[in-house]
Amino acid sequence: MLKRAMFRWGQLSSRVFAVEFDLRAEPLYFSLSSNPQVLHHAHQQLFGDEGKLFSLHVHCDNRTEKARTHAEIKHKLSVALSRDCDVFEASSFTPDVKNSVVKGFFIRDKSTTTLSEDMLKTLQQSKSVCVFSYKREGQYCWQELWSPVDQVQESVRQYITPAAAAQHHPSTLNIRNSDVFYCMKEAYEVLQECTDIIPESKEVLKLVDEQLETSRGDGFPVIVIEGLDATGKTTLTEALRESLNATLLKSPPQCLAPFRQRFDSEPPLIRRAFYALGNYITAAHIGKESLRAPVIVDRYWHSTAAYAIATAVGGRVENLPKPGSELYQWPEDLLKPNLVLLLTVSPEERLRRLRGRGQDKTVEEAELEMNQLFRLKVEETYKRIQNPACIIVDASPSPQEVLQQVQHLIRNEMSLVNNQLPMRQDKKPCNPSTHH
Ligand SMILES: Nc1ncnc2c1ncn2[C@@H]1O[C@H](COP(=O)(O)OP(=O)(O)O)[C@@H](O)[C@H]1O
Ligand SMILES: Nc1ccn([C@@H]2O[C@H](COP(=O)(O)OP(=O)(O)O)[C@@H](O)[C@H]2O)c(=O)n1
Repeated sequence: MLKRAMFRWGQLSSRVFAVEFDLRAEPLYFSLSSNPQVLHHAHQQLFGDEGKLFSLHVHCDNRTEKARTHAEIKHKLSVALSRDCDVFEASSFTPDVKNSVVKGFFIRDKSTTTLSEDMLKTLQQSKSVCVFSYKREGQYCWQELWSPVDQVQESVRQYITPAAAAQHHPSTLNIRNSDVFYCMKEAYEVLQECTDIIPESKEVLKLVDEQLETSRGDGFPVIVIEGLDATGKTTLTEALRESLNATLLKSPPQCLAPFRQRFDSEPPLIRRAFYALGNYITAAHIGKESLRAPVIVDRYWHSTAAYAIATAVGGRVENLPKPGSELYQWPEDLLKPNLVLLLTVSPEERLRRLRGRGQDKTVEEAELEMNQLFRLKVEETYKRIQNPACIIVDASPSPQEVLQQVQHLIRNEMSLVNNQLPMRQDKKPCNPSTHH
């Protein structure tokens, strides 16, 4: 088991490491070789500097258990290690091979204490954690299996070798079915796998089972409003409900509200599966309600995918999956809306609105506020999602002006579907299937 874990992480020369050394720059790429290699200038920063260096990763066949252990370690490292230690997210992967990523961390300990060793010793007691240390000699650096007691290791020296930048950022390789789900079955299975550790999963799955019927015939238009928090979605969707005499729905649906906090504290695999299932429940509600009236939806699959991708992809906007990637494709089995509008405001205006509202922010939203990079990635991902793509709406004018602008847009777009837009007094159904 341990040997397999070692090979997965780095004993194979075909594998490459990416260390998120500086989130605003390219990751640091290197591979391992049995021959000594002179350290590249860029790699000197990580390996050539003073301090002790370790890497660790979780190896475990059960994906939900692995995801939880990884998240637990991440939390422990961030809480317990002093400011003399740098912790970098790292991954080992085979370039451009999907699902080849093994996630881990690099720890650079510049302190004179044994804090990181003590911590690693505790972590290593778990069968599923594998730790390597890095040694320097002149201009060379090598990796070997770490042991707190200096016992003879089976591990051979693997020298650090500079590697070329990967064409696809490694964090994009494992997105499918780990961060974003493209059919209900895949998300459903994740929750099925964690019913023992998260009893709430059973209740969520039961709610999904009760809503399986998602198909809809000819109905009224379905319009989704998307955007970052505080861009004005609630304000606009309420106003549209009034003016179109529409039904207002949201994803995740109200019935999942009691479980949201629980799943928000879980690692991405489980958390994203929860939100993915929320969309299918909302889809079922849309199917029913759109037979009676136009439907406005506050957040739907664009949000689920955009937040998941932007969180999964470390660092810069350039690291996102390239435009046109299959990762931006709408799930085959999820009801499609007729129109998706993306509300955008400047970062300054958004902050002003957030402060004005004075509400508690979710951790993710607090991160958004601090993290301009993340905000840019969410917005860019929204814009790259295809079939249906979203139409961008400048939401900085007054609420009344935004409403008028959107009403105008809806009228124009919907007339492409059917000359009759069912407005307040005119509820003739249009045929959504002709739109796609
Ligand atoms: N067009 C607008 N101009 C100025 N303030 C707005 C506008 N739309 C919404 N707001 C205010 O901004 C804050 C966030 O709006 P809200 O509709 O709750 O956003 P969201 O639902 O996207 O989080 C609220 O205080 C709201 O009153
Ligand atoms: N359809 C949805 C809606 C929200 N989400 C998640 O929920 C978060 C946004 O929820 P929120 O409560 O801040 O949104 P608002 O209700 O404030 O607009 C994002 O971080 C997404 O991760 C999702 O994944 N899919």
